Amino acid sequence: MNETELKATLPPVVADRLQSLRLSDDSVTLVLDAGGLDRAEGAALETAARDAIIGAGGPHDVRVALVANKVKRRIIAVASGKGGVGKSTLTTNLAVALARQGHKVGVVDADIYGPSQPRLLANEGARPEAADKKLLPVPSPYGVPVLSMGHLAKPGQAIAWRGPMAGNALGQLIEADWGTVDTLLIDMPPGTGDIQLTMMQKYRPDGVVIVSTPQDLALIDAKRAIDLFGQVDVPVIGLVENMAGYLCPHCGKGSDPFGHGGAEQAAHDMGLPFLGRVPLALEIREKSDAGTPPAAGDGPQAESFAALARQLAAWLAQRNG
Ligand SMILES: Nc1ncnc2c1ncn2[C@@H]1O[C@H](COP(=O)(O)OP(=O)(O)OP(=O)(O)O)[C@@H](O)[C@H]1O
Repeated sequence: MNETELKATLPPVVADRLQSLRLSDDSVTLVLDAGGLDRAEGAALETAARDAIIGAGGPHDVRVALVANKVKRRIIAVASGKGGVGKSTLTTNLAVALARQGHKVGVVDADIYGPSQPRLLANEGARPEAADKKLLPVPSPYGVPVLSMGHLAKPGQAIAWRGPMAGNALGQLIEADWGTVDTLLIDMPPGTGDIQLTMMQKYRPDGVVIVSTPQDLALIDAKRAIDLFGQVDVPVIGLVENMAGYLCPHCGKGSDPFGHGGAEQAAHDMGLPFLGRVPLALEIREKSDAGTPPAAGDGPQAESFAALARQLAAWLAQRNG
């Protein structure tokens, strides 16, 4: 059998991705395009090629090389000037909303001293495996793979790493085998200290989303975070106002416990885009903390995250264009 005859025996799944086939006396070498395939799909393609060659009576020594153009991956940081404003909740729901809109999204939980993504994305207790010295992100039920310090430490164990160790561990999460993921959201630790600055310099994100509540104090902190990203030339994609008005689930009356419109005004004053607001809602807290992010469901909550995801996607499209 010659090369042309052997090629003709390949099934379409293999033939469609064939870049070259070389036959020698006792072996055959195939180069296959594995672009867009994850690790398991790549392995399945390799098996299909090997089975087809051997099944057709070709040499048993089948060498398969999978080649893929490097995925152009965008890194987006989600940050806040102070803790507790809903940065982790927003990261999770934004990731889920983007995934629902067809993007290949992953989440890195950089909040090394208080990781919450494993709980929010319902894969607490899972351990990442490693291949070729790289960590493999942990899948979640929402199509968003995630890596967190919470996956590396024993459940409930406090992580008391010192700066450099924490930095190295974080590097392993960001430089993991993210496969086909094209957008990586980083849930940043709260605040504007040295850790954040060093991290920004080392793993320079393409852009940052700043989360704030409408309160004055939170906004002052948000401005500090914006300054920090300005120092390292990371563009601010825009501001999100979280916990922006409370709709009482009992009487249906709206109120503004943290004020209203503060973040939009602050964004306007600083000449930054305002991406939108997410209301303060018991459902958001309960569902997020239970590992069932509201962005995965339907209704107004899901829609507010979907709207933010569309804005982020538009920014990414413009960047990629
Ligand atoms: N829009 C919202 N409505 C109701 N509860 C919310 C909302 N956003 C966040 N929360 C709740 O507020 C708490 C703090 O949120 P979260 O952990 O996301 O904040 P954070 O800024 O990441 O905090 P940390 O600084 O600890 O990392 C959580 O219990 C979360 O469920």
